[in-house]
Amino acid sequence: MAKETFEFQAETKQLLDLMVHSIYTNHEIFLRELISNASDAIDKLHYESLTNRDLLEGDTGFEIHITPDADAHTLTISDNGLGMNRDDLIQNLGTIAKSGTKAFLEKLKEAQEANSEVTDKDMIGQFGVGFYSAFMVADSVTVVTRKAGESQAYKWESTGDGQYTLDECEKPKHGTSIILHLGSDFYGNDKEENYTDRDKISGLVKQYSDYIRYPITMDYTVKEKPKDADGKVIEDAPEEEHVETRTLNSMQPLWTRNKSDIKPEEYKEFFQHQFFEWEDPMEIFHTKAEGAVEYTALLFIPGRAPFNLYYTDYEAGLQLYSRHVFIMDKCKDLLPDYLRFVKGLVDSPDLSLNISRELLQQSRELKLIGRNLEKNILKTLARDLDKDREKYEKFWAEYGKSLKIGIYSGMMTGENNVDKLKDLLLFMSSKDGKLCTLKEYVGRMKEGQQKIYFATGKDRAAIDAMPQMELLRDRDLEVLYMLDPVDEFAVQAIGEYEGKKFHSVSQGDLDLDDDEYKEEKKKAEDLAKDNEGLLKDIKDYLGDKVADVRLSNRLKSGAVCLVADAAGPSIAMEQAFAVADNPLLKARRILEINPHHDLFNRLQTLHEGGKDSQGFQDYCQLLYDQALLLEGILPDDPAAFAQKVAQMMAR
Ligand SMILES: Nc1ncnc2c1ncn2[C@@H]1O[C@H](COP(=O)(O)OP(=O)(O)OP(=O)(O)O)[C@@H](O)[C@H]1O
Repeated sequence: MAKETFEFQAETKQLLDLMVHSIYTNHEIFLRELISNASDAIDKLHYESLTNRDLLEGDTGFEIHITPDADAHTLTISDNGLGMNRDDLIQNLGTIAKSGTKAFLEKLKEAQEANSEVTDKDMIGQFGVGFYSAFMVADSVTVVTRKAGESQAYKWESTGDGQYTLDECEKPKHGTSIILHLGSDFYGNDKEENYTDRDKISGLVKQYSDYIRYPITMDYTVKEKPKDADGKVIEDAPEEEHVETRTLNSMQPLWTRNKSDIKPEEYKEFFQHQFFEWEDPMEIFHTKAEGAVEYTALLFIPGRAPFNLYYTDYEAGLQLYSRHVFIMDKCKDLLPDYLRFVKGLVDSPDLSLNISRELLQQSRELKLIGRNLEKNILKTLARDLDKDREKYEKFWAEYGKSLKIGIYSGMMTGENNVDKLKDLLLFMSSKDGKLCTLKEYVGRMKEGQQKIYFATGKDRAAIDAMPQMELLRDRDLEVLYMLDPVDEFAVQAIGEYEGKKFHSVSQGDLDLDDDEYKEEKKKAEDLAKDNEGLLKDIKDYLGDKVADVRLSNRLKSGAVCLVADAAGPSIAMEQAFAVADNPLLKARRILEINPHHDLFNRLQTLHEGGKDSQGFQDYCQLLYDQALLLEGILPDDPAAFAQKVAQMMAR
């Protein structure tokens, strides 16, 4: 095969361009990225060799070897991992398959424009741009690799300018060598960033890659006086040179160490690197368990929710290890979906390495571990809510939605998440604009109050302006604000809390307990009887847009509002379904008119002029459109609405 030239995929080019004309200042992390890739490749071979020992080709000691060459100005990182064949090279080092990379590029641009605090070190690697970071320090990169179990080796070369070449070559050992031809700023003793300097390299390995599970080695030329047969130094002999291979990392995985010996910075560094995060975790769980099943878990709640947490491309799951041997990256079956934001790993000697990953995920041990971890996490969250409200509210702002989704999606999957999660929910209250739990709400309910009132809207101001709120405000009744479309679904799934049912201020009868309300209700019923003809004609004009037209006893100063029948979804839920392209669930809309508003008298007068008169019909339409607007919904025909309002204003 002759040498072939390939073009990088457009996105890769963009990324390479960023690396070459580096906006990154923290170049040194390239080493961490390449070591990490080497370790991943060894992990893969290690795992596969458990069922196919031939792949090891007689080689048993895994190793990552670093060779700085001050004369050739190169730095080589070699591993005896799985290696790559031709297809792998094209696939892995020519394209960026990950959808997150585009988002990375955008985020990076944003950060640059905003001149934000986010440093390059923080961002790089988060979206898997690891290998390309080599171009920050290298003018060109050569990759020589042979896949374990295959005979042909390949050489990949690029200067990072949009093209790369592939050629066949010889490589006796399986695995990969990445040779960096360092740029002139990155070699030479006079340079601050001299990556051919052994002290520099060993320092970086200690700093960033100490816990890598395989030895990271480097050769040192040592000048020593020879020793005699008894091991004693021969003092008068001239010094001799020999090469000594030293291991630079301690190789002890962080999670196997004692909690009390681990410094917060170590957890932080591990979390950021292992899980491509760039902020500190907000919670760390490091547990060792023995008993029915033995395991160590090191879990983190990231400081910030990933932008795609609720999108289908988000991959939840924990890393799995057995006796420190990596099994898989994203095991989804450990934690319930509502904890999808938790990152971390589980290492258990009780997990069998010799069964397929699919079967492993079904295993009894795994389920048991998962249940324990879930309990642990929920207990910690409950403790935070109780003891450190500020911290919990921060958690809530990032992940509250996930718990709320968990409550109602549990209904569909048959898990009962309600009891586990209902006491962890927070809603903003009309009382003080602060977040409160359901327990707090119920604890301060007014005497005789039977229901937990809530209102749905896009923000606090929109809800406060709802005509339906006025009556409750007058009665000093606390209302919970449902500001997120999922809130109402969660509340529906809970149904009732401590025997108190949830009740939307825009749905059904408010059922207040006081005499005044009952009297008002009675009055409205009498008035409705007197105006039966009027209400029927409005309903007839609006047709199937509304299920009913009624006189309101919930409105104070507002003229109209739209409510939903108590049986069936609310209007907000209907809207949420519509957004999700599921128009099946429709609210039964009821138009309520305030009989004490001047507008009502006007309506009566117009009605006397005939139900077919233009004036009456225009009023009916405008009333309905107004009610829609109050719910944040556009009138069906905004132009006609504007036209009618304009005509009336001109009169
Ligand atoms: N030393 C290596 N041995 C074998 N394959 C490698 C090696 N280095 C890189 N690769 C392959 O190239 C791919 C791309 O590497 P890159 O560092 O860009 O991303 P990644 O490692 O997949 O993502 P991340 O950096 O987010 O872990 C890897 O997924 C792997 O398949």
